[in-house]
Amino acid sequence: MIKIFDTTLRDGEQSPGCSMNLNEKIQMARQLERLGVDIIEAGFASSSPGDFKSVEELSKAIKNSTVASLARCVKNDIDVAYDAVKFAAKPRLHIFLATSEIHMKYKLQMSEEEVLEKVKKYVSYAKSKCDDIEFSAEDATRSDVEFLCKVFAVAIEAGATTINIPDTVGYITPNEYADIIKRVKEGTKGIENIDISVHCHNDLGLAVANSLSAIEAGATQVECTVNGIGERAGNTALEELVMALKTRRDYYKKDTNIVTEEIMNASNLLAQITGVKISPNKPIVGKNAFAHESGIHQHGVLKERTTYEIMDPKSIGLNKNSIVLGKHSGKHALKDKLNELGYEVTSDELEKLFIKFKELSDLKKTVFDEDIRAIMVRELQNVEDGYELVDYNAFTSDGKDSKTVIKVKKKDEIIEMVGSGKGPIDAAFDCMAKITGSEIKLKEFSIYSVTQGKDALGETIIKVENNGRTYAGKGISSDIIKSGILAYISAVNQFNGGEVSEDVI
Ligand SMILES: CC(=O)SCCNC(=O)CCNC(=O)[C@H](O)C(C)(C)COP(=O)(O)OP(=O)(O)OC[C@H]1O[C@@H](n2cnc3c(N)ncnc32)[C@H](O)[C@@H]1OP(=O)(O)O
Ligand SMILES: CC(C)C(=O)C(=O)O
Ligand SMILES: [Mg+2]
Repeated sequence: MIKIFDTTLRDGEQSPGCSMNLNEKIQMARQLERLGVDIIEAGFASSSPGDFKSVEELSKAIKNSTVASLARCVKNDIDVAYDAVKFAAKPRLHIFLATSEIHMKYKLQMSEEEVLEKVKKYVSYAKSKCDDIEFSAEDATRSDVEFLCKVFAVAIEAGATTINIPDTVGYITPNEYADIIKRVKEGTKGIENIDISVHCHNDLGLAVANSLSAIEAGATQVECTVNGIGERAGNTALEELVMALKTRRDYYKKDTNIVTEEIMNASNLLAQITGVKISPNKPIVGKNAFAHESGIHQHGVLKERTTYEIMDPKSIGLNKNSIVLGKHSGKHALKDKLNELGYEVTSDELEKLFIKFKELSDLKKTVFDEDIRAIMVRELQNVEDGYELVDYNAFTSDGKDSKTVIKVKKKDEIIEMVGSGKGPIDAAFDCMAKITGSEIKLKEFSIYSVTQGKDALGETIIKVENNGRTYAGKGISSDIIKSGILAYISAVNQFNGGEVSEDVI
């Protein structure tokens, strides 16, 4: 069994912009407990009164997971950390001191002897207060391994029950890390019943790979954070590590206590609390991690999910994968989407719709359900009988009402009208209302750019109400007045498909 030590609330909070207040930390800690993490590092209690309060309150709130506070080899840090975690059902003190030459020389200005002495003194002091002691050799992966073994032996002798070998600056590679762990296991006196922990940073994008390699070499605890947040490039992402172990159980043969179905909840909650968005291609929890856009993949997944999915989305708490329609999609996916939206189509109809779908997907990054409905309305529900834009002219100048002249075709009839309003789109809608003679209430109106650059295509989305029902209309054009008129027509054609208003006749 691999213990999962979550440091989202300590190292994770060291990410710029990821500070959390007390309530947010408690909410997150409760979710971490539901997720089944073995240890929650709640903070660095002596670093500020706010951190002390969070560690203290969290210790009172959490019942199943161990609650840890970080502390330097400083008496006051240890006293304050213990005062905060002493309320926990299972408290832990996490003491650290750097062991690399570079940190000892420039940062701590201590000799190896002084470091050994401090470790002995402060781990013993921590042990006099708390049974569960973790000792971390900061910057372990850039430390001399023989010295590292001596430091760990002293920490174990002084009462440490977990020793941590952090890759503080994300420098090590997987094989080298495995080698350090093996050498520490072989060369440290008293290490037999001690948990060996690893704590990786992602500066070279190797945090998860290094943690997995460490497990193969004998590590029994992995330190990680939800969504991989943490100092600089972040820490080992909990969801990636846990799902790698679960998905490749055949290879690693190790389990964790993580309730993987709670992963999405944890990830979403953290993103919501910190305001830090998850990139779409982030493994496991990114929006695209279980999305399929290309026709060949979609066809495979629709026939048998495992053709292109190595994990079941349900296993991380996602309802299902997503088939995203776009320019690379094929007919199988389009048919599946039509069925999902409640349309049964013949193969002839599908062929016809597919042509329209490809035309649209060349214009749009993503084809949404509403786009498919709009294609259906036009192509299959006899909206050839609806209004079709023939021409338009807009006259607008500052401070005066605008006028828009619209010419439409309905069946074989050409209708032309003038409308006026505050701006050319308002005037166009006035004109279309005259043409259709419908009692239409405009409820929503928005314009988006669907492509980039000076000649960007604008998409107008409107919602109109007619006889108590709401209809959505969309139009796309590089001219926003035209996209507005097309949106209006597409909405109107849904309830007025065919009938020319009597006023117009
Ligand atoms: C790798 C890691 O993630 S370690 C954890 C990093 N997290 C943090 O630093 C967040 C919280 N930190 C803080 O709020 C502050 O740094 C505090 C309150 C802890 C200390 O603040 P200050 O007293 O102003 O010290 P400052 O941060 O400027 O410098 C760090 C001091 O700790 C010393 N120090 C660093 N690590 C250790 C250690 N493990 N044990 C003992 N002393 C240490 C440094 O030598 C330096 O000492 P000096 O002030 O005598 O020169
Ligand atoms: C305090 C230690 C474990 C740490 O965060 C690191 O070395 O990266
Ligand atoms: Mg760290």
